[in-house]
Amino acid sequence: DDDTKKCKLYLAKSTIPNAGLGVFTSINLFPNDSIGYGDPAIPIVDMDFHNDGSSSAEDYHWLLDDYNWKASAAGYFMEAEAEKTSAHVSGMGAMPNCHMRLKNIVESVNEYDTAGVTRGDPGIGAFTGYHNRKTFAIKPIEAGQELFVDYGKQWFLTRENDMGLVPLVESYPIATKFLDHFRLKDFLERLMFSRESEELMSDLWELIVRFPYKSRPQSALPKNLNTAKKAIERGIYQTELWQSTRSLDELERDGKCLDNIRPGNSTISGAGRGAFAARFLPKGSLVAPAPLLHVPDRDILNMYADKIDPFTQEEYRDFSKLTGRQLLLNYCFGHRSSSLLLCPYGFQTAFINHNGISPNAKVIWSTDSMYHNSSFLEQPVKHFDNVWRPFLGFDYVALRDIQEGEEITINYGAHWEQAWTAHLQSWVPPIGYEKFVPPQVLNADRTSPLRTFDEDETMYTDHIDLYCEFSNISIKKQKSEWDQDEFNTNDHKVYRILERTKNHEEGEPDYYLYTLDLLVEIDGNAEKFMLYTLTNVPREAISFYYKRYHSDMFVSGAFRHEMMIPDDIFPSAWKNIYLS
Ligand SMILES: C[S@@+](CC[C@H](N)C(=O)[O-])C[C@H]1O[C@@H](n2cnc3c(N)ncnc32)[C@H](O)[C@@H]1O
Repeated sequence: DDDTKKCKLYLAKSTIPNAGLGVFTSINLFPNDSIGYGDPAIPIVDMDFHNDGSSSAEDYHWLLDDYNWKASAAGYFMEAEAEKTSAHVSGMGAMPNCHMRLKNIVESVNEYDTAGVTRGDPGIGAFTGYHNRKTFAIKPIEAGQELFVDYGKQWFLTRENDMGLVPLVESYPIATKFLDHFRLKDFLERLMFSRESEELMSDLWELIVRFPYKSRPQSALPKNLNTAKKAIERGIYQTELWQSTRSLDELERDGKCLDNIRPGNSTISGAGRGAFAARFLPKGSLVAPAPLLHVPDRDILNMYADKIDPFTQEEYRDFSKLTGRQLLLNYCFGHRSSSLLLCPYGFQTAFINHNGISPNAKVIWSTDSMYHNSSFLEQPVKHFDNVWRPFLGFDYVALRDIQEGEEITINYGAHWEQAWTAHLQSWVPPIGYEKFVPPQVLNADRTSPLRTFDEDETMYTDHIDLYCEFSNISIKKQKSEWDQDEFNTNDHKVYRILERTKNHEEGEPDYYLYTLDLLVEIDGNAEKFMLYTLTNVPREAISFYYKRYHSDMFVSGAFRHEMMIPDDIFPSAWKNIYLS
């Protein structure tokens, strides 16, 4: 019982200077312990293409770039969604800071399913099917410690201008050597007894760490004499570990509980997943905090048709043909009078659904300046163009007592509800939806025979591509039918399944081997292919993927609408447009 009462995960001020908020555990964790609940991931597709830009930082304001993951890190074939896909993983995928040396957690990859909503349902494509990206401890973590992930070295190398010289893993041995080399320990011991010398030493230390020759090892050095002493006694690592911890009192007092809500299939028909109270939440109490990422110009989420330039053969966007909007829109808040969108990345808050009649929660601006800088409510939208960090925060608060297990809902606003009602009336299921089998289902079935091209010319549906994945199994020895030099054992697209043969081994169930025509790139050129025939391919080497722009979220007419910032908290300074 105590277990459900006690908050195990907090959002609080990071222990990394100037890094904003951080995530802390209030219980001891052991390697492989799962932390909190699985995160959803929202695919973001071809942002540069749809914005006619080459880089978000220069051509359009896209703060989410700093918070998104590579599609492959989110998993379940997300790379196949579009040409260039990234994953917005709210919650543990966006909140913990990175510390290359103290990293103590890792996230798994997403699963995909649409919570019982099918292609014939009006809710399809309106929410993400990617969910349950779990977080695990990779080492013992003591209660009170900040949780750190590894964003990868590249993240820091490409952000040197903004972030300065953040120490990398290899910076620490150099910094440690530096401490040893100067025999600072002996030095300090000798100076210990004289107060004056201590001051001198302190000044000297500051001179060393602030010396204007900046390097990454230098920034790995302890920042003041006191911590330098600790580092000499116990090593830099132990010292940093000690510095990255907050007391449980501090967390309870200044932190905000992150694990009050957990995901589950919504009780609302067609809504997908929802958020449920993980413990009793009294009226007026915090349900969950949600830091907000700002998108100053909502139009950057528009998606356009592509056209091919007949002369250069290059693809470009056709401005005149709006084909839809990024799915992210459904996870952001906006207002009819403003181009500004605010996208929460709270833990599990993305799952909170709409109830227009009797919601049990609502959003308010966070009252704590650590989580919300209220001066931004007085700034015009164009001010946000130069703001490259989140400064605003919502609190989801309980409007009445909420029992453990109850679904959390807020009122998304009248505009949202009108749009949803209109969507239900106009919704037409896509052609062939009854026969549609998602690739996840096809991939899960390893025993049923796959149809050959002669049996089914459409290769399952027009939505799906097959790939032969050499990484899945060692079938390299079977590639003797072609020129060894030209063929590579990367994954290849299957042009067609030519033949299927049934095999049987004593005491084993029947299994099938396939003859495939593969499309093999020539000289790594994505435009030029050759056809190769590969025989005796086992089922394990064949995977199904959505064709680009054909997954659930691209279903024609899929619902798109932002949630509404309630009128009573919408700042008039943000009025810059009027959407009818
Ligand atoms: C912020 S998300 C909420 C989480 C979402 N249900 C999921 O599974 O990820 C907003 C989307 O959830 C769905 N949704 C929320 N409330 C709903 C409701 N009352 N009825 C139908 N769909 C709802 C809509 O697809 C909406 O665009």
